[in-house]
Amino acid sequence: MAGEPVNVNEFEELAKEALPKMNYDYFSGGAEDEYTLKENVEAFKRISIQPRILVDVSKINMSTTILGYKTSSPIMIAPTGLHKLAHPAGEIATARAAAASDTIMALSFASSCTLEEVASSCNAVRFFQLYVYKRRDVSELIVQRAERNGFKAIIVTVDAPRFGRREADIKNKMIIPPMANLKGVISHEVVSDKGSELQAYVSATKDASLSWKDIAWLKSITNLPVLIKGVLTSEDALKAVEVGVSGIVVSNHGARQLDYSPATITVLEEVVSAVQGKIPVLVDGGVRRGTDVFKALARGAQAVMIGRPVVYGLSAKGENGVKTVINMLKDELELTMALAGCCTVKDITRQHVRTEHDRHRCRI
Ligand SMILES: Cc1cc2nc3c(=O)[nH]c(=O)nc-3n(C[C@H](O)[C@H](O)[C@H](O)COP(=O)(O)O)c2cc1C
Ligand SMILES: CC(C)CC(=O)C(=O)O
Repeated sequence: MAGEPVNVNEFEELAKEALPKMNYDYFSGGAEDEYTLKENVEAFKRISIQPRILVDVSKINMSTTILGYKTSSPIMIAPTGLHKLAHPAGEIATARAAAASDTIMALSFASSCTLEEVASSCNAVRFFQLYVYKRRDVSELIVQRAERNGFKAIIVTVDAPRFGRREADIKNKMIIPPMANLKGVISHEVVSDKGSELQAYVSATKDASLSWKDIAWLKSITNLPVLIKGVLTSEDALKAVEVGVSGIVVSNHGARQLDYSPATITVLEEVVSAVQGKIPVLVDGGVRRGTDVFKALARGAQAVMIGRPVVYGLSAKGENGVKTVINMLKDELELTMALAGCCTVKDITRQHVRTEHDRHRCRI
């Protein structure tokens, strides 16, 4: 690519140039036809922003609080696994970039650096993402380590009872890279010599029997707030409130699990209305511009999480790349707020965006 990237999409090109094909395909790929992968991004484009004029926007304040933690903007780092496939410094570089930009980071259960290494290398506010294994004792041990090491919340991912079918990984015979938190705890045996070894490993270890009643178990093994990641319907949002979780992440796992599940921005609002402000609602999937962050906030999200762009920044330029990606999104959000007439995140309302459904209603 000629010159320096000017937006986060351009980091994808740089990542593709920098990485071996197997690694790039793992990061960029989605499930099956990758319909939802495209829709996550496209659905944002179908929402327009309705600016307000003649508002004094000489000072813009993007700061907010998430679960009581102050942060510079409503943008968080989503949990993504295996950062050493992107850069040798792995999640340590990502976490340092999060700290430098005063951004909350969610660390993946499947990280390449241990949670202890990440905790000791930076003072960012960190949440920990959990997968529940058949060996519940493994998950319990890791939750305890996260709690001891200053992580502030557990985000349990519930959209992956089995691993999605990622065809690029199957073709590449994706390997099982070391998952540092599991070293000495459970072995990484190769359980298949066909297709994606990672898929075979994950399917063999994850507990597909995990269900609503197990949230009580999870709450009983930690003092940390528990958030549930992977909610896409109002029915499940209501159940999440009922079982007493502290927050919801509207997510389809970056379209890597169930293809033809809805683009997250299209279902955010039904989840927000079901929850009625009782717990915070976060959203991820396809956020590539500050305008996307603005649209998600207007439709009721408290914050967004960013997956692939962070990994692309890390692949292209290590810690600095992640910092640049976060800062680009923050700068774009700040400009969007100014041009839309919103000085603080609280000023961003439903009336600042118009969906296709709204436009249709206006016509009839
Ligand atoms: C390479 C990659 C690895 C991921 N690993 C995890 C993971 O370990 N745990 C998890 O809950 N979600 C994981 N996700 C999903 C992200 O947390 C997030 O939901 C998704 O990336 C958001 O979409 P975006 O990539 O379009 O921003 C992963 C996503 C990607 C792209
Ligand atoms: C290593 C994997 C289990 C991480 C993941 O959730 C993903 O690739 O989507």
